[in-house]
Amino acid sequence: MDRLISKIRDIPDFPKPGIIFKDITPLVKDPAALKLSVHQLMQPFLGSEITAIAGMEARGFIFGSLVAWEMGLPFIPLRKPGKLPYDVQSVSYDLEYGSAVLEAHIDAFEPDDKVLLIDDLLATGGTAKASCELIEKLGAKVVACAFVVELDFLNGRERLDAYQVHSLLHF
Ligand SMILES: O=P(O)(O)OC[C@H]1O[C@H](OP(=O)(O)OP(=O)(O)O)[C@H](O)[C@@H]1O
Ligand SMILES: Nc1ncnc2[nH]cnc12
Repeated sequence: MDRLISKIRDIPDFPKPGIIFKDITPLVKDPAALKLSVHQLMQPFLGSEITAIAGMEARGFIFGSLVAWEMGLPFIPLRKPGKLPYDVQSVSYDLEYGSAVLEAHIDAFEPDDKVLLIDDLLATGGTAKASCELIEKLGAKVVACAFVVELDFLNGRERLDAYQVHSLLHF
């Protein structure tokens, strides 16, 4: 994991004063580190009941789609508002530095889907909790959530106590 930690860059006061932004661009620029992170994200779920991978725009798309590709499972994008062309279900939520909305197509999931939610980072858990609510509103079941980075001091994990939570790096 030292190899991955060294690829996370701290940017102080972005996007607001007081926030230390964890920049994953050095990690995704390094093919070996990216491959390692994708394999570590999916490792606990190999041979499990998972039938679909969901990821949140935008950084969740990077890791989520690679995990879906590697596991041979469907990838379902949870998008920022106004981007999806068909009928949508929406959720609004707060995150570490603002508030936001996510949307998914009403037919995004199959009724018996068991979903693994993937994102780059767990901070307050607002994004992940809202994503789980969105998936459940659409009739699927969230089994677990997996993150490259978890900011332990923001206790986001507590908001996800109904799910298995897997994080590669803790700060
Ligand atoms: O646990 P939380 O406090 O909700 O914060 C975590 C979320 O914040 C970031 O996304 P952001 O909304 O900045 O969008 P981006 O991926 O488009 O940069 C990150 O990728 C997570 O999705
Ligand atoms: N500190 C942080 N760094 C990167 N992404 C984030 N999303 C929420 N908080 C964040």
